[in-house]
Amino acid sequence: MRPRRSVLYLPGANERALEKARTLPADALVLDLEDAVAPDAKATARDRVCEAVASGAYGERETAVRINGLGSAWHDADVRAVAPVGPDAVVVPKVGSAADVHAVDRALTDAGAPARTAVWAMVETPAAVLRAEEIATASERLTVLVLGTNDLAKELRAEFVPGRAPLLPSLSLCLLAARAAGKSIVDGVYNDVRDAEGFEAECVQARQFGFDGKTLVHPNQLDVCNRVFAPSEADVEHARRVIEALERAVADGRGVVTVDGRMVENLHVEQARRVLALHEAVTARESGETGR
Ligand SMILES: CC(C)(COP(=O)(O)OP(=O)(O)OC[C@H]1O[C@@H](n2cnc3c(N)ncnc32)[C@H](O)[C@@H]1OP(=O)(O)O)[C@@H](O)C(=O)NCCC(=O)NCCSC(=O)C[C@H](O)C(=O)O
Ligand SMILES: [Mg+2]
Repeated sequence: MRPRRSVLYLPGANERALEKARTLPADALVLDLEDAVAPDAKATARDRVCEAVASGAYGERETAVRINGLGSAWHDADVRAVAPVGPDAVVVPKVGSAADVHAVDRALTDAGAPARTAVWAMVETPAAVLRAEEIATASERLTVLVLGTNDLAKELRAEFVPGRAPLLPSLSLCLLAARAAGKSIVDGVYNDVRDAEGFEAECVQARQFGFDGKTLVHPNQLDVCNRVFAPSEADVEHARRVIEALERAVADGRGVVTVDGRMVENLHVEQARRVLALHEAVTARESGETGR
């Protein structure tokens, strides 16, 4: 299991951010060539990002590059430059349909991307939300849906409010699509980098919905995000008790039991095993075993 609790964007033209990310406790990095890079800096950013990925400087952090969108002036050159470098993933902004995913998949293959380079599709337009299922199932290469809640709110003409009521139908549709297709899904960014309380509340909401993690814009969002999306000690202890209780029940010829007064069946054991697997993956990563 690969934890994707924290997925930090950094502007591809920002040398300091590219350097700093080598030591930050992010599960994944997205080196951005799209909206965080001014048109005049696109070529420089592309060179810097390709060099940074090729250097292997980010260790076990999953390293992705967000290219410019299909139809933009920079898309083809981004694909040609990024594909042979073989990042863990290429993030495609403003995907509109399965045909867009197919086009990027083909272009990456033609440009020499290794099979292990995944496609992460950004869902950030109303059309994409309505086609989330076809996008999520479009290709084997596609492994993650990434919410782009800034663009989505802009297109919906929605306001950002605590609790995100205007966005909840879209978040739900994307989650349904990702889970039905067996793919990962990470939530959008929280723009107010000084609002720690609001940020934590949004992380908790995303975890409760079922997101694997959240995209981030600032290093000061990492610790909270990693904590919220990791199983707590209580979660781990409860998971162990659930597994043990059902094993004992099955040995006694029963398929159902209670733990702390709540019914536990085999499906709860599956959930508990997932909690333990995520806990082990997070522990391995945080213990430095994975190169941090
Ligand atoms: C948001 C920022 C512009 C804030 O920048 P700044 O005020 O300069 O930050 P600080 O001075 O507090 O920075 C402190 C140190 O941390 C480093 N830093 C800052 N941000 C990052 C980062 N993202 N990755 C790595 N390192 C970072 C600074 O260099 C400072 O280091 P030091 O010199 O050691 O003190 C800025 O945080 C930023 O640019 N964030 C990323 C913005 C971005 O990538 N945006 C595009 C993706 S979001 C998006 O598009 C979402 C989606 O498409 C949608 O539609 O929703
Ligand atoms: Mg966007």
